Amino acid sequence: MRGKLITFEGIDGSGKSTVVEKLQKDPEIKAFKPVFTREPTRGTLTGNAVEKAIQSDTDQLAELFLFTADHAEHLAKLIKPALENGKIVISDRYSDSRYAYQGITLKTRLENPLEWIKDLHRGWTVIPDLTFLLDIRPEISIERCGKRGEQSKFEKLEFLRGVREIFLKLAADDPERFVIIDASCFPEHVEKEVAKKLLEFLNRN
Ligand SMILES: Nc1ncnc2c1ncn2[C@@H]1O[C@H](COP(=O)(O)OP(=O)(O)OP(=O)(O)O)[C@@H](O)[C@H]1O
Ligand SMILES: Cc1cn([C@H]2C[C@H](O)[C@@H](COP(=O)(O)O)O2)c(=O)[nH]c1=O
Repeated sequence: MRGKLITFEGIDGSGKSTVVEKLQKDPEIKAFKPVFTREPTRGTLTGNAVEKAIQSDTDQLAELFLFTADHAEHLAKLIKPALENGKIVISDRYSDSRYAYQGITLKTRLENPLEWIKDLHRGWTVIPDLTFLLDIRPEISIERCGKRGEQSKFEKLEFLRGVREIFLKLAADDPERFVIIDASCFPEHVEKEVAKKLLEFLNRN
């Protein structure tokens, strides 16, 4: 039987990595032996290229293709083989990040970037079975990022407002797949909520 693909999405600083780290230690989740992964991938040729691109003034269209190449590599080398082996795969960011972030970076370059980027993925990507959207106001997430001490070029208020809007639209268009989590709560609350919903999903599938 094919495995299940679960993804975490949200704007910078929404708390995805914090939650995913906690899930990795949760005994009830560990019992399902999930494979944890992320996009951009780490330590790969394509992931390294993306890392360099987002730390520099790379052309936005070139950046989209780099992220998409990394996704293709991620699918071929990890996601598809794991799913074919019946595994549960949990990815910190996935294609919805491309739809939301590049949907904004390319808004002055393409007429309808969201649909264009979705079309680019059609026919070869794997659609997640469940997606947690950690939803938060960018005012709060940017403050969190500041405390973390890193600053990515995407951590700008207006930009993240647009990204959040697209994430919420994607969730509204596909309510069966998306679970929206209020990520502005205390970490313990967010983790409890996610673990509860995730276990419900894993136990019924
Ligand atoms: N619920 C929370 N309340 C307050 N602070 C939080 C919460 N969750 C995470 N943080 C803190 O906010 C910062 C960003 O969290 P984290 O790195 O998990 O976000 P992220 O969504 O993975 O970010 P990015 O996508 O930019 O890598 C970290 O310093 C983390 O400790
Ligand atoms: C997958 C993906 C990511 N991004 C952006 C989102 C972040 O600002 C950075 C790196 O992600 P991280 O979780 O903070 O390490 O890249 C993007 O613009 N498009 C994508 O497809």
